[in-house]
Amino acid sequence: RWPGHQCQEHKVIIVGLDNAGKTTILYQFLMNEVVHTSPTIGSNVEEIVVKNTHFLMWDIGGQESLRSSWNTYYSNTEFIILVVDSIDRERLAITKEELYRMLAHEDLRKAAVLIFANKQDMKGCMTAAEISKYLTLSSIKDHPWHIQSCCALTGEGLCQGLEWMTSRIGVR
Ligand SMILES: Nc1nc2c(ncn2[C@@H]2O[C@H](COP(=O)(O)OP(=O)(O)OP(=O)(O)O)[C@@H](O)[C@H]2O)c(=O)[nH]1
Ligand SMILES: [Mg+2]
Repeated sequence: RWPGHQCQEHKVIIVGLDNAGKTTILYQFLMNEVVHTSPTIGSNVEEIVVKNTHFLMWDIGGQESLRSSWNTYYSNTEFIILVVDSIDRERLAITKEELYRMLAHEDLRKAAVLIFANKQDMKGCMTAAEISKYLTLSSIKDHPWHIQSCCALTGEGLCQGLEWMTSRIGVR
């Protein structure tokens, strides 16, 4: 209908460890409300439209046994949303491993990465700057990336993340 990329659907995968808040974020995007979630087995997929930009977002279960099948979702992915539970210091090392495994994957070589430092409402949580430093984001030169702090329960920070994504479209 429209020339150019306006009506194109941009594929997004939402990844991160179990309990990070991925499904909560997906449904905040879709409905602007907090839905009751249970651990995702497999995936949820929804179309999210932001100012004429259509994203097809795949929210993938993050439990350990499910992580080995994340790669079945990678083909044609334009954006990776990596959700981090900012209170979960113990498992940030595992998130880091998963991040660099993804960035090395052939099917994701053109993907841009948005990192959500989620659960900023929790007392004593890590800041986006701390997470950025721990994940050594500044060393990532072969993928565009952006980190955004957020709280999926209130929706704070989520729009800014989406805005960064829409700003990337057409850059490549
Ligand atoms: N305090 C707080 N809790 C949150 C936030 N975001 C999500 N949660 C809670 O964290 C729990 C896990 O959220 P989910 O969205 O189901 O997590 P998930 O990443 O989809 O987990 P898997 O499907 O198992 O991979 C739920 O109890 C959410 O209500 C947040 O920003 N702050
Ligand atoms: Mg989930």
